[in-house]
Amino acid sequence: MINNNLPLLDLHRHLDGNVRATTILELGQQFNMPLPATDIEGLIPHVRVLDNAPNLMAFLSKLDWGVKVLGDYDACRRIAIENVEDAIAQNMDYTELRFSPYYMAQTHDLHAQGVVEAVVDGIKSATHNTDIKVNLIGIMSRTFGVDKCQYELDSLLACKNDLVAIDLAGDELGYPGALFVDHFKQVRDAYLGATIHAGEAEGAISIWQAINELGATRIGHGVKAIEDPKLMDYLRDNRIGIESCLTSNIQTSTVAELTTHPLKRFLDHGILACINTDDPAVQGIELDNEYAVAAPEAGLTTQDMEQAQRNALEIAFLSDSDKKALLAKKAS
Ligand SMILES: O=c1[nH]cnc2c1ncn2[C@@H]1O[C@H](CO)[C@@H](O)[C@H]1O
Ligand SMILES: [Zn+2]
Repeated sequence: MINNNLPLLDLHRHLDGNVRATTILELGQQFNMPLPATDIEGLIPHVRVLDNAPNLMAFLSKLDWGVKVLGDYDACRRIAIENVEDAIAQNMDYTELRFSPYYMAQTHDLHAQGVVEAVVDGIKSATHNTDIKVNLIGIMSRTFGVDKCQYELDSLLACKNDLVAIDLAGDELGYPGALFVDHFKQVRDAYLGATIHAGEAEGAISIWQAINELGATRIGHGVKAIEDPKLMDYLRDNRIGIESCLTSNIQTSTVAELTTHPLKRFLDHGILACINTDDPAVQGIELDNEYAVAAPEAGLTTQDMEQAQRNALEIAFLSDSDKKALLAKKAS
């Protein structure tokens, strides 16, 4: 259950993993793209995880149509705007939306930097005169390899004032973090934060690497930390946040069942873990479901969920004064 006296945050939410099926259909028509179906019913199985995927990469393939239909910069702007609308519909006070500009640019040969600018513009116009605060996290999609990630990073760093952090996502097993040490040096030199998908497909060693070699202060998923007691202590003692995504972890077959998900144990250990969605449209869930259904199934009590809400605020890429303002807004 969500405590309405505390700010509601979603810190791990892929903007390009949250393209509405209706928008995919419309954009497909607009750009004369042959889609696998001409109506929503037919399209859904291609863009949503209906049965759990056998592994991460099978899950991620369901995101592809959402970016294949991005035929111009306006389409990128549109999905950014719709992402803000979706977050507002969930009554969020603050969210960090992440996106991979090369992934979005690839199909129609757009310039990655143009995509970043379109997303930034969409977020600014959609949040204007609203109650929600949104920050952006740039993603390097490791699946495309080291050089493409550098190209992607260049496009993001060109707009660094409109971003709060950089993430590394995609094929964790095929492209280990060790390949991206130089990229994250540039991220730190640009004074951007670093949150990294780690310990999802690969083990605890990948989380250690993200912290020690890439400078991550937050970890996306981090499921495998549970296998390493020293790492559990380290995460707690160094206030490294864990962005948990409960339903996602089931759908990627990272965790077999919610009842065995480690989030409850992270919280009991005093780790700054929180509740997030990941790729809502692809997953067919929203943040309210994660609090109302998934978290209780994972054994979280009402107090645990409150703690998760507080942890999200604590680890958010926000200034202390912004955090205080969010708290005050809800308390009043
Ligand atoms: O759960 C996840 N684990 C790893 N990578 C992910 C996940 N969800 C999305 N992406 C990746 O993020 C980029 C788009 O924002 C893409 O690279 C997509 O594959
Ligand atoms: Zn993710």
